[in-house]
Amino acid sequence: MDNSNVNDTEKWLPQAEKVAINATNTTQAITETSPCAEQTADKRYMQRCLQLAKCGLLGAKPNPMVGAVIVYRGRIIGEGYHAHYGEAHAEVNAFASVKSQDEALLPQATLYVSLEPCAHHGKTPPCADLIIAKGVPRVVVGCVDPYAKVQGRGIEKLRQAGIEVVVGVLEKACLALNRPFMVYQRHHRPYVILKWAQTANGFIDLQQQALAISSPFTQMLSHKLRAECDAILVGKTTDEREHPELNTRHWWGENPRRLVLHRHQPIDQLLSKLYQDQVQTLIVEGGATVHRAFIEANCCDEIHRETAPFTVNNGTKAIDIPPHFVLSKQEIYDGHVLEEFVTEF
Ligand SMILES: NC(=O)C1=CN([C@@H]2O[C@H](COP(=O)(O)OP(=O)(O)OC[C@H]3O[C@@H](n4cnc5c(N)ncnc54)[C@H](OP(=O)(O)O)[C@@H]3O)[C@@H](O)[C@H]2O)C=CC1
Ligand SMILES: Nc1c(N[C@@H]2O[C@H](COP(=O)(O)O)[C@@H](O)[C@H]2O)[nH]c(=O)[nH]c1=O
Ligand SMILES: [Zn+2]
Repeated sequence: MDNSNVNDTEKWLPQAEKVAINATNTTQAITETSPCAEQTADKRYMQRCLQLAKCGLLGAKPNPMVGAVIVYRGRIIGEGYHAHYGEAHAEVNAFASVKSQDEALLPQATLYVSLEPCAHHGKTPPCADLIIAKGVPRVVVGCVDPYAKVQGRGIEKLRQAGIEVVVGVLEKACLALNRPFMVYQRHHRPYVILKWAQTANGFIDLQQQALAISSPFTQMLSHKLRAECDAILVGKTTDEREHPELNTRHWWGENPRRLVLHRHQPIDQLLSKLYQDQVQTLIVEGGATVHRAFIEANCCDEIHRETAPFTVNNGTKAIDIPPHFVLSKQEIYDGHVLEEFVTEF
């Protein structure tokens, strides 16, 4: 990174670290701060990794979003993120961004990365090997990679090479950043989002007939969500009554794969099949019977509920939000309340 950043960086350092850096004015500044200050610095740079990782939102999928930062004495000398599936990982891009005059600092620098460095030959060579080759003595990892070919092997490889590895800084945030990837890798099933729109008194249709509950704007948002999912599913009754298109016509991006539950099929069997088909995210738009089936199978990770500002006399009742879900987001557009609920990770 640009040397002119040094003073800016110091402006937002906590007072204790500023004192440490100014007082020592040597290459040991970071290591001579108290363990507490070092922990604060670790969190701050991990926060930066998370910011960078999010730049991969559109391109990284189905890979996780990952960010990496290289720090020498309180100065960021390299940054990178995983921008495109099949291309360079965050660590590779971070090393590539280091200026030639800063290369010599790597043997005294710390590498921060939001996900454990890979140890396998995938579409690119192992990042753990690159880190070892660059001579970085300290690596701070946000969370372990649950991918079967990694699962701690990257951390082990670095430690075997004599590198100090700290694991679990801002761990919850690092895991939450890639919830679909984590569930897909850990549980060998897609990440499941239940989604519906209901009236103010909790009905999803009008006397068992389809009802337009969303506004044009909230419908557009629901098509955006569809575009972020690999597959979309409705129950047999919904399909027969509505012949839904289940596409992304009010947004852009690819249509998800369209699925209808036509006959009673155990949810876990369906999800195993979808895992084999590399479906990482599944949106289940209803109806209530199918929503209930996913909850009962304990296969639901997120719920999106829209509540309109009007009531109807009768219809199919929406399911209740199960007690182990917590509200993670709420927005209101023209009186329509959009809520997102997630399970504890
Ligand atoms: N406002 C909204 O967001 C939405 C509203 N809707 C509305 O909801 C209504 C339909 O909801 P609902 O009556 O609950 O029906 P569903 O659409 O949930 O379909 C239920 C049927 O799916 C079949 N099915 C297949 N596999 C399974 C399984 N593993 N578990 C349970 N059922 C399975 C069953 O058919 P069988 O018994 O024959 O095996 C079951 O009766 C419609 O009027 C529709 O318009 C629907 C989606 C969203
Ligand atoms: N009526 C209703 C929803 N209904 C859901 O959307 C499906 C119709 O999709 P499409 O044919 O692509 O428009 C329908 O089968 C049901 O799953 N969704 C909502 O967000 N808001 C609404 O008001
Ligand atoms: Zn890698």
